[in-house]
Amino acid sequence: MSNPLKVVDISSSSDDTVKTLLEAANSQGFLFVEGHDFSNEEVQAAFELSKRFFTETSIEEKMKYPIKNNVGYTGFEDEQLDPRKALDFKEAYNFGFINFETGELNQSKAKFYGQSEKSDANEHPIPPVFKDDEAFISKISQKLHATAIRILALIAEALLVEDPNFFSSRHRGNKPSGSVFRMLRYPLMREDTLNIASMSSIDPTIRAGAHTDYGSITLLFQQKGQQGLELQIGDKSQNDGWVTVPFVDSTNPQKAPPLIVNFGDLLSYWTNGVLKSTVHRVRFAPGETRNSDRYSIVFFVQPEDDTLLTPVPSEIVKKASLGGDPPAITALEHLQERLRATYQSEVK
Ligand SMILES: O=C(O)CCC(=O)C(=O)O
Ligand SMILES: [Fe+2]
Repeated sequence: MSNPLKVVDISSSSDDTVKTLLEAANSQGFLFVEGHDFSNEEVQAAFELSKRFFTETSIEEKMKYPIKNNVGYTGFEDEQLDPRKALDFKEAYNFGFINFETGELNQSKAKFYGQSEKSDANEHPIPPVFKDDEAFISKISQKLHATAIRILALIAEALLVEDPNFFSSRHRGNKPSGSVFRMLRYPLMREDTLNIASMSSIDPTIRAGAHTDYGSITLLFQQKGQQGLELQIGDKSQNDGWVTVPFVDSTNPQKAPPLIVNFGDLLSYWTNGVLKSTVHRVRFAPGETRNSDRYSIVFFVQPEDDTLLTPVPSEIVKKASLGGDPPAITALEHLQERLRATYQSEVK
C-alpha cells in the first residue's frame, strides 16, 4: 500500500524538517513522525497491556469504571463520533487527569484542580488489571506529552511565532488540561459480538464515524496488519475522497514505528485554519479478511484549560484571517462543547 502522507523526522530542526511539517499540517493535516523516543519493545508492551485489559476483563468488571470527566471505560454503544451515522463499534479506556510532571494518572477531580481533597473515594479508580503497570503507563504518557511539545515547538518555528515557547507555555505538564491517553479496541465481528451488533443500529464496517479531533494535536500508534484509519484527503469524486493510512514500519528495528500525528479543531481554530483539522474515520472494508482485532493507542493533547484561544501571534496566521478573528473562548469551553456533541448529553 503506498503512503500518501509525509514522514517527518522530529529529531532534526533543519529548515527542511520545519518546512515539510508545515506543508503536511497545512495540506493534509496528518503526517508520520519519526525520530521520536519510543522503542519497539515499549510500544509492544503498551499494546499487550491494552489487549490484556480488553480481552481478559469481563464486561461487568469494565462497567465498574464508566467514563466520567472523559476518564474511564467506554463500551460498544456509547460513542457516536459522526452524529449522522450509526454508533461506533469499538471500546476504549481513557487515562486522564494526568500530571505529566509527576506521572500521576486518573487523579480525583478535586486533586487535579488543586482543590482540597474531599474525603470520598477517587471517582477515577484505575482498574486492577493495570495496577502493576501504572508506572509504565505514566512513563508512556509523559513521553507522549514530551513528543507533542517537541512537535508544537517545531510548529511555532514554522509559523514564525516570535516566542519559541508559545505553545509549550500553554501546554505545561503540571497544569489541568483535557489531555487523554487512550487505549482502543475495534473487535473483529465474531459470534460473541455479532449479537450486540444485530440488536442495535450498528453498521459493522464503520468503527469510528467520520469526525475531526477536538484538541491541539493527536498522536497515534497502530500495528502491522491492522489498518483501518481513513482520511478524507483524496479526490471527492472517487470513494468520497477516503484514503487509507498504511502501516509504516520503522527504519530502525529497535525503534517503534513512526507515530501518526494529526491536528485538531482547536489548533486549526487557533491558527485561523493554517493547520488543518482533517476528517477521518476507522472502517473495516465489507467482507475484508482479517485475523485480529484492531488496536490503537492514542494521545489526545489539549492546552491548559484556561488557555484563551486568541489567534497565535504569527504573520502567517494573521494573513490567513478572513476579516474579524473568531471569538476568544477557552480551551476547556471548546472541549466541553465537542464532548457534548459526541455523547449527546451532558459531559459525563
Ligand atoms: O483508532 C484510530 O486509528 C483512530 C481513532 C480516532 O480517530 C479517534 O479516536 O479520534
Ligand atoms: Fe480521531
